Amino acid sequence: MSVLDVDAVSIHFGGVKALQNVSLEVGEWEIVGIIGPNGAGKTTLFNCITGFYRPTRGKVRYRGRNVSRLDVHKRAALGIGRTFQNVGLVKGATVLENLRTAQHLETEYNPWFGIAGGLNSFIEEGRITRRGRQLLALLGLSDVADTTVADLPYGMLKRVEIATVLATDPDLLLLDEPGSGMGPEEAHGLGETLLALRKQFGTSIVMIDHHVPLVTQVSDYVYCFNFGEVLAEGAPEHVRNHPEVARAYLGEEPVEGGGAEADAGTESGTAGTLPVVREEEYA
Ligand SMILES: Nc1ncnc2c1ncn2[C@@H]1O[C@H](COP(=O)(O)OP(=O)(O)OP(=O)(O)O)[C@@H](O)[C@H]1O
Repeated sequence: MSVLDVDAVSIHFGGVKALQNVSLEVGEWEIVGIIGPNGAGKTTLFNCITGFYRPTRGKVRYRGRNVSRLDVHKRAALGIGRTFQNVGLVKGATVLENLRTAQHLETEYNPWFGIAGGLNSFIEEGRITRRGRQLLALLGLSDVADTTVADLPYGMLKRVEIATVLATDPDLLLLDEPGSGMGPEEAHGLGETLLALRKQFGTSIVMIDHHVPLVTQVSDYVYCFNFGEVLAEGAPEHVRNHPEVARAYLGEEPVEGGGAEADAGTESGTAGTLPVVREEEYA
């Protein structure tokens, strides 16, 4: 049984067909990459999977269960974890405090004991802090555990966000542009980290990113979206070399706003523009 099964999902916003009959599957332990130009429907797909949007048509199944009508928090409780394109962290808190807060969603002690300072809460708080520190070490973030989030560079924030979502023990991890704001070397390091996380936790991952080399490095299977439809799918090499993908996304001709520079943290652009790091720019 697949972990995630998106079955012929469509969603329209007025006249905008953000997704049209999109089907996608994620298997156990699989890393699935999603690429596509700005406005192709990638984040909308994440919003349909996590429950922020209700599809106009089609179904979302998680481990065989139809979750299409479940609220966001219920899907999260089932094990669907997600990071956001614009980092979703408490900026005034430290990195470790963010991880501790995420774990409080699943603490087992009675909150009244926490207020009264009971033994259970003391033990649980210790466990939460230890686990937070372990996750930070895995993500290479130990040195910034006590740094306020607002003081960190953007690329590092994306790593902190991944650590925070991992703290909730997701079974399926949806990463929205984890490599944005990163240079080629940093993005490659992130790829190594994602592969290590999959190995350690057995988490299935769906990752949207414009760094085609990063997507190729980590993904078992890749989908390319264009104008709300799946333009191509298959092994990373197959999709990368697909002529339609080259035309729609990689750009056969220079496109205004394209190249690594445009990818460095920008979210500007319209459908068809090219915010992508090409292979030769990726050490
Ligand atoms: N809530 C909404 N209301 C109206 N239109 C929306 C809404 N959400 C998404 N859209 C539209 O749906 C289309 C797909 O947007 P989406 O954000 O999914 O694209 P994307 O592939 O994630 O782009 P990017 O790479 O820039 O993040 C766009 O035309 C967008 O304007």
